[in-house]
Amino acid sequence: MTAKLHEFSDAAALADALADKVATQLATAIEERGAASIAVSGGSTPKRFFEVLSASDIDWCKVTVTLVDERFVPADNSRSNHLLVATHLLKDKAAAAAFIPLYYDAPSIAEAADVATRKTAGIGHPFDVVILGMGTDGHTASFFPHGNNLARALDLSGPRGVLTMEAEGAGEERLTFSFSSLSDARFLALHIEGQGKKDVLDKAKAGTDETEMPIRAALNRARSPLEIYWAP
Ligand SMILES: O=C1O[C@H](COP(=O)(O)O)[C@@H](O)[C@H](O)[C@H]1O
Repeated sequence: MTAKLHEFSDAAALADALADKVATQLATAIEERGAASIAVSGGSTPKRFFEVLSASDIDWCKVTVTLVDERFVPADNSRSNHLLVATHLLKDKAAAAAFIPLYYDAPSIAEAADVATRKTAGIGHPFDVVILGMGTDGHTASFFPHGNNLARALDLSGPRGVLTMEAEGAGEERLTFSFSSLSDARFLALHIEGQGKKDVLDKAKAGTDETEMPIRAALNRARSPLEIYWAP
């Protein structure tokens, strides 16, 4: 599948356009199937997009929100993606949405991943919307360069669900949806901002080694076309 680049003059214009597109996708899903699902990324980039989306006038009580990935930390930890989404997305009109976290207070991260897989299985598939981010190391979701579970996570013939990931650049241990869970979303987007990330994207496009830059899997072999939203 090919990737399409949508460029915007600034981050505010990008947030407005992406929120508008996502709201339309969710509204269409509700109209056609009675419910909608969205998996979003954490990090610093999505805050403005979340704020705009939270005010969208759609039937949020029919929307289920989850995360593409999470750190193995509870929701009151400042690095939790759940906390980010609770603070910037699950408010205003979007406060009516259901949220399914990936972190669970289990004896091990492997058991937490199993619980997350079970809890999220009811969302149905494919996701209506998946919004990926990208780190400057070329990771997306928690598909980190040289991650201990990367081959399994990126295997498109592998099962849907949540996996564990450890990598030098990841900080905490991670929970991540598998690539097979994310790559066939009805709307699959990559949201990145800044010239630095554009340079990383261009480097990723110029090579093929997914172990070095896992974002290449999303660029080159996602089941759905990847829509890249970028602003300087
Ligand atoms: O670790 C993470 O980082 C990426 C990118 O974050 P950003 O701060 O550079 O926007 C994010 O997509 C991912 O969900 C998150 O866990």
